[in-house]
Amino acid sequence: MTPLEDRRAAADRDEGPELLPPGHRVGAWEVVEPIGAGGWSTVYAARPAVPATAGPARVALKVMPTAGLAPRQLHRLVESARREAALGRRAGHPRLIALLDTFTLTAPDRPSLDGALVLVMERATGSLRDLLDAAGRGHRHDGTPDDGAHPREADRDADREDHRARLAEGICEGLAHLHRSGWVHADLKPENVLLAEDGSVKLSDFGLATELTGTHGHMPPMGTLDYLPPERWRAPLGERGVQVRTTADIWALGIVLHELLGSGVPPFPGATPGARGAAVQEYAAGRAPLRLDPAVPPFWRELVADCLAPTHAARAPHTAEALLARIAARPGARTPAAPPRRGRGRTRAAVLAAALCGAGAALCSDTAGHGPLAAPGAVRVFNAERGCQERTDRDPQCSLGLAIDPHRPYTAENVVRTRVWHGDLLTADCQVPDGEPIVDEEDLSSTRWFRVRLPRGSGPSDAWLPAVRTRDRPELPGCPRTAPAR
Ligand SMILES: Nc1ncnc2c1ncn2[C@@H]1O[C@H](COP(=O)(O)OP(=O)(O)OP(=O)(O)O)[C@@H](O)[C@H]1O
Repeated sequence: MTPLEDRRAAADRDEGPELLPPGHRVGAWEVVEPIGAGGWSTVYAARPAVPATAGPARVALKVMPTAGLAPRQLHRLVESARREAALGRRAGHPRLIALLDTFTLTAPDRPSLDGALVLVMERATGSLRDLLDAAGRGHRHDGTPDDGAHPREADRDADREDHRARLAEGICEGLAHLHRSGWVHADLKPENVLLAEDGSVKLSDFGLATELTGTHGHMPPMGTLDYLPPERWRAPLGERGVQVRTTADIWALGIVLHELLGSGVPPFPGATPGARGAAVQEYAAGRAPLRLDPAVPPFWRELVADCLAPTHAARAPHTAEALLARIAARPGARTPAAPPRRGRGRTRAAVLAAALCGAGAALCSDTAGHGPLAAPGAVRVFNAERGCQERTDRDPQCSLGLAIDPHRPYTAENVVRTRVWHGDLLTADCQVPDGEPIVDEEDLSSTRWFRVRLPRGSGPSDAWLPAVRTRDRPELPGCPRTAPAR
């Protein structure tokens, strides 16, 4: 059973969070169907709830239910969403799945999903795991011709290798960018290597991604056993978790490339992840040689062997950058890595703006400053600080500020005098998708802001509420680009 089939079966037995039905509205998006499941999440294909001319027509929603979790599990989940959002904010790149928005699901009629964390991501068509599984079943699902277009078997194999080499190069490109940006992915595996519509690679799932301080960072003692480097099996668990360095990703890369460029088998034998882990230890202790799949072509065998050097120190010279240069200069490279047909030239900001512009739907063109305004939308103020949610005394410490200009830093100079509190109902008339990024106390982040009306006689007639300060997502047009607070 696939993880998604498991999830469906559990939901049918009422033993897990229910699945959202097609057509269900989640923020500005409408669910199309579930497409995957992880340990803590269900991933859905979704499209804009209101058809838009701008922005992505297809996204993926990663929905992470929080209901019924023990405090420690909840802490882990929030931590994982925090890591995904932090990386999404700081390290955008065409080889990484773009994170477009994060918010909390309000679904009072579905208690198992009410309060779930939602990540809105660009949507891929499948994963490297799907490709390897399909190849293992004897299908050619990797985009290479399989139907006589190449009469010679040798040509077909060369095409297959060339295609897979380009995937390998894409994975390495993504890793090199992450490492340059000071991050370790820490959970690289075929499930987390997604494939875009144009066939390009997109690394995903940054729930364990760790920002480095100097040469290493700390992460929860988690990960996928088959991809853990030998040193992780003995790593001491400190207060901040276990230590992780970029060479952990290089080890995982070695395992992934071995599966991708050989016949799909892992390099360390064993019937279970534990047994394979024991084989890793034997090898790292020098008691067993590295036995690579003979199906892995010579150039890749050498590269995989370098990635699988037994110690951090021996792996350190083989940085993602250095491996990428070797791959690009590989003998017999028939064509340079093809740039993705779409999207490469778009900045993250543009993708983000386009995506969120989609939420403004038909009136999105209004961001240019023209066109009618939609009917006003109600937004209820949300203060993520639990202590403030209970209070009704409008304690100044629990008040929230509204900005004068959503495109300027959200500091005291940029805040109107009127304050708002958790539960206040405001009227918004338009939104901007690309203002200052705001992170709330639960580390949810968004660059979206709503323009809200202020009471008469209190100074300016409107101000700006960061989208993280409400759980509502009214269908509003984009505000004119230079809309000042009036
Ligand atoms: N942006 C996306 N576009 C298309 N499919 C996706 C996307 N993100 C995830 N998926 C699919 O959903 C599946 C579940 O993803 P998720 O990140 O929730 O968990 P996982 O990485 O498989 O497992 P875990 O994180 O629990 O180890 C993935 O294996 C992938 O097939």
